[in-house]
Amino acid sequence: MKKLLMLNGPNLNLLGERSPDTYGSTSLTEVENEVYDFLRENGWELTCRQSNHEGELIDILHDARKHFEGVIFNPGGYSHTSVAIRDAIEAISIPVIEVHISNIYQREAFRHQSFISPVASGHISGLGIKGYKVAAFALLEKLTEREN
Ligand SMILES: O=C1C[C@@](O)(C(=O)O)C[C@@H](O)[C@@H]1O
Repeated sequence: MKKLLMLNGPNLNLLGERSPDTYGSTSLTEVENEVYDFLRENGWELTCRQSNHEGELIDILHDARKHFEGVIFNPGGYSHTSVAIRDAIEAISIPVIEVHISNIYQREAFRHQSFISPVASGHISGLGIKGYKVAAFALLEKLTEREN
């Protein structure tokens, strides 16, 4: 079975509790289960990881190239600061779709720049937690197209 990775960065382990007006009240586990079920129905497998540590996220991304066809990635606050995560994405050959639950362009100016977007295959922002499922759908389409 083909596999995707869903990776969440700092503070996203608190999804559901943290600023619910901005990020909603659904927990990360619930979001992961929803994406898992969607992919399963389509014959794909999903592995989910979360880390609050920049270096660990980089290690996970490096390792992902050996085990997964693509990555759904919410880099959280590192989106706006991390050249190292940007370089890790550029270094791996698999497609990475960047997801933000909130619309980062409607928020503080420091969130308007993402270091990740220029190296991501796609960018989703402001669709709420549905963004993860949209990213999963887009990766399925992209990776299936590639086979045909
Ligand atoms: O942690 C997060 C979550 C976020 O990536 C989002 O999903 O909307 C947006 C980031 O600016 C913020 O630091």
